[in-house]
Amino acid sequence: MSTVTENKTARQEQDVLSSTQQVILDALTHLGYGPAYYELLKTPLLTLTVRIPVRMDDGSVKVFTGYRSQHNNAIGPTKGGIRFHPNVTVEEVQALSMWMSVKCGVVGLPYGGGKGGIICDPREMSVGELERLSRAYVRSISQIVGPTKDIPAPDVYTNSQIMAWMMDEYSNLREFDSPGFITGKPLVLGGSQGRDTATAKGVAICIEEAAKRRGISLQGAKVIVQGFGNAGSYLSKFMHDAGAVVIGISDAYGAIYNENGLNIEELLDMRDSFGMVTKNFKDTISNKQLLEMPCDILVPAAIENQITMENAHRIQAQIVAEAANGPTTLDATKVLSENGILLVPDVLANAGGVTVSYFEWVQNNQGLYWTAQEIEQRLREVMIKSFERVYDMATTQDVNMRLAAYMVGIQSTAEAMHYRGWV
Ligand SMILES: NC(=O)C1=CN([C@@H]2O[C@H](COP(=O)(O)OP(=O)(O)OC[C@H]3O[C@@H](n4cnc5c(N)ncnc54)[C@H](O)[C@@H]3O)[C@@H](O)[C@H]2O)C=CC1
Ligand SMILES: O=C(O)CCC(=O)C(=O)O
Repeated sequence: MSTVTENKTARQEQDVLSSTQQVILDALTHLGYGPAYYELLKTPLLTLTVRIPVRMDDGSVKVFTGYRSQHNNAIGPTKGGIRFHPNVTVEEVQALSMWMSVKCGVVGLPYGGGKGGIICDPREMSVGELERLSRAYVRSISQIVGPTKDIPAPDVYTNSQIMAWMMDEYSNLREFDSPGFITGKPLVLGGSQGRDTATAKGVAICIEEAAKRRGISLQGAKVIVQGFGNAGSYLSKFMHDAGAVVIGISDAYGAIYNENGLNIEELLDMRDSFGMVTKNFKDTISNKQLLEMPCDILVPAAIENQITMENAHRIQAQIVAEAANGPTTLDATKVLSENGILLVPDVLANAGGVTVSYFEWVQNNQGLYWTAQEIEQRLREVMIKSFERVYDMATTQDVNMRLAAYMVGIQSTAEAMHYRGWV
């Protein structure tokens, strides 16, 4: 049941991959790395496509297509989430794995980038069907993943229950308990304190830093958030708790807006496990309209290609913080920068998720677990330092924040490839 706003054209998909290649090339060129580096980094080292037969509740067998992409493992094992969505494509998963390499570099984690996806609509599947699909996917990709090879995590329309099934299936295959195979697990199975809120917490910390640079007080600042799932809903709460006024939110089916502020606590109670909330309201507006409403801080927290050349000129925010991966096209990034909008790019803004996933993996490996306060303190230190590195790079090199983040993020991978003798 995909909606008009969820439909993506093949052209847009190609653009996601080719624009990622373009910004990686620009970053390497600015840093002085030669063509051999780009040759190795322009596409993932490994992309696996799997066909997954699943017995459905009505007795029929449905064959799903899934992917796992590993961009580069010069620094260490690859890491990145698994997306369940009807519009997943191989190019999208590849681009997402490339963004993970850059993201891990921005926050200084010992990982390369990976990502997985299955073409399916979990909103139309039963719990039993979802469990069988999740377990079958792990069996299909088991040869290329593992706690020291490639470590998955949640992404769009996947959650801690799905991570638990996947961890159980992998442990059964390997015949020993393997909590470090996957992150984003329930606490009782070796999950980390704070992983559920980590992506949003990281975005909130970046917004605090960006607001300071722009002299904006969060007290009373008007915020619009597109997407009300893991990233968007917790971010709305953190903004509300910081004294900001959340005036608009949306899900895949529409948006709600009130210039005097929405009741975030009530909306959090209303949303379902897929981040759906607008079905409870009669007076909705479109996602497109929501993005163009005046506000201080705009947070796209849903899917790719939402701010494009079509609407970039009409964005009225002072800060755009990309909680989602790839919500702004490369051309639109330039328009926002030229219009004086401070863009906090995805590979920085949403890196809190993978940072706490790293903490989860470290805790699984050492068998000693940290408190929520310890996790938050560590996350805060990482995010503030990373924001400063990217902001300083943008200022000293006179480049936009996306290019600056790619320069910071790709450098460690390039260096690691050099020391390994790959280039
Ligand atoms: N969950 C995580 O830890 C991380 C998530 N992200 C990124 O954040 C974004 C959101 O992910 P999650 O919150 O985890 O997903 P989720 O599955 O929890 O929620 C997705 C939300 O987006 C909405 N949505 C889907 N299509 C939409 C559209 N066309 N317009 C408006 N809303 C739409 C859904 O209705 C739902 O509210 C994705 O780009 C994801 O890659 C990035 C880093 C980590
Ligand atoms: O938590 C992780 O390992 C990865 C999260 C993710 O997929 C992302 O940052 O896009």
